[in-house]
Amino acid sequence: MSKKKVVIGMSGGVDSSVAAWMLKEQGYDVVGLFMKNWEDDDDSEYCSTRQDWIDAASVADVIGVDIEAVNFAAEYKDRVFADFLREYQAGRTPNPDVLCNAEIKFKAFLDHAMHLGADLIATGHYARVRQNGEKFELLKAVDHTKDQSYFLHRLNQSQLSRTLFPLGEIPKTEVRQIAEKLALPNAAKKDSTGICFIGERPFREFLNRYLSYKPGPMKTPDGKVVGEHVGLSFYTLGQRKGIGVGGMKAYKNPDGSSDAWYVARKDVAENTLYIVQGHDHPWLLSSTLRADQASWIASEAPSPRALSAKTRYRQADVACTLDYDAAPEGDSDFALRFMEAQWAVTPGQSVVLYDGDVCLGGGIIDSSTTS
Ligand SMILES: Nc1ncnc2c1ncn2[C@@H]1O[C@H](COP(=O)(O)OP(=O)(O)OP(=O)(O)O)[C@@H](O)[C@H]1O
Repeated sequence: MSKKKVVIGMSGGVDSSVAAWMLKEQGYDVVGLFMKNWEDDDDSEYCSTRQDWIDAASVADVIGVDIEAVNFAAEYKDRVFADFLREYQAGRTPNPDVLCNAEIKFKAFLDHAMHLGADLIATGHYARVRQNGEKFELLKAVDHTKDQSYFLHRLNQSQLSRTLFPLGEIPKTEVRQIAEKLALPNAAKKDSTGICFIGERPFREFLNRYLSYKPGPMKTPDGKVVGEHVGLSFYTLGQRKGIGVGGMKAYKNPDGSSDAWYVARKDVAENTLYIVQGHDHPWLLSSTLRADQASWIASEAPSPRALSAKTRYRQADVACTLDYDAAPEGDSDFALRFMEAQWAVTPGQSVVLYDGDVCLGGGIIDSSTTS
C-alpha cells in the first residue's frame, strides 16, 4: 500500500519542525509547506519571514523532507486583515489568529495541499482530533499549559477530518528535547508571540497607519470628564497601561493610597471612553455575555446545559450555563451565564465552550452584563 501523503505547515519554529519529524517517523510521505501571509514592505525590522523560511528549509533538509513556499498574502489581507481593521474601527478587540486558522491555515492552505495531492494536512498546534462514530471532535492538547484549541474552535467537520496534530499527545518539554536530540538548526529558537503580522512592533503605531481615529472624552462612571482619549480603537477593556491618568489622585482609598485606573467601557455612539479605578470595580465584572457568529464543531449547536468556557486564551476554564433563549437581543446567537463573575469580558474576542476536554466551538463576544 502506498504511503499517505501529509502536507505540514512548517513555520521555521520548533513545534512544526518536530511535528514534521514525528510524521515521517510514523511512516507518512511528508511534504513541508511554508506560507508567507504578510508582505514585508517597510516592516522588515519587525518581520522575520526571511529568517523563518531559511529555518524551515534547513530543518526540512535535516529531517529529509521536501519543502515548498506559497504566498497567501492576498488571501490574508482580504479574509483576515480586513476583518481585523473593521473590528478595531468599530471599537472591538478582534482575535485575528482565530480567523487565520479558519480562513488561511485550514482553508487556503488545505485547498492548496489537496491540489498537491495530499491525503491529509498537519500543523504543529497543540490540540487533538478524535473520531467518535461519524463525527470528528476537537480535544485539548494533553499538555494543557500549551493547549491551542481556543484558536482552532472555528474548524468544521470537513477540516478536522483531514487534519493531524502530532503534538497533541506530548508535552512541550518533550518537543524541545526531540529538537535538541535531532540537533535541529532551530532547536533553541524562541517561541513566537503575539499576533503574527504585528510581531514585536509597537501596536498603537501599527494601527495608526490603517485606522482613522477621533479623540474624545475620557469619563468616570459618574460622568466626570477626566481626560481625553486618542481614539476608541486604541484601547481595550481591562487595559491599565497607556491611559495617561497615572498621576490622577481623584479617588483615594481610606488609607490614602489610590488604585490603578482601567478601561471599563467604550461608548462608540458617544465616542466616549469610560475608565474606572480599582481592579475589581463592578464595571469590569460580567456575569453574563452574549455572542454572535457561532461556529460549532459538531455542525449542530450543543444542547443548553452546564459547560465551561474561556473568554480569552490562557484563562482557566470557567463554569457557565449555555442558553439560547437569553440571546435574542440584536444578532446574538447564544448567551452564557457564569457561575462566578468574569473580569474584562471583551467584545470582539472569542468565547470558546468546552465539555471537559472536548472543544465544542464558540462565537464572538458581542456584549456582557454585570447583573
Ligand atoms: N508561516 C507559516 N508557514 C507554514 N505553517 C505555519 C506558518 N505559521 C504557522 N504555521 C503552522 O501553524 C502552527 C501553529 O502556528 P503558531 O504561530 O501558533 O506557531 P507555534 O506554536 O509557535 O509553532 P512553531 O514553533 O511551529 O512556529 C505551526 O506549528 C505551523 O504548523
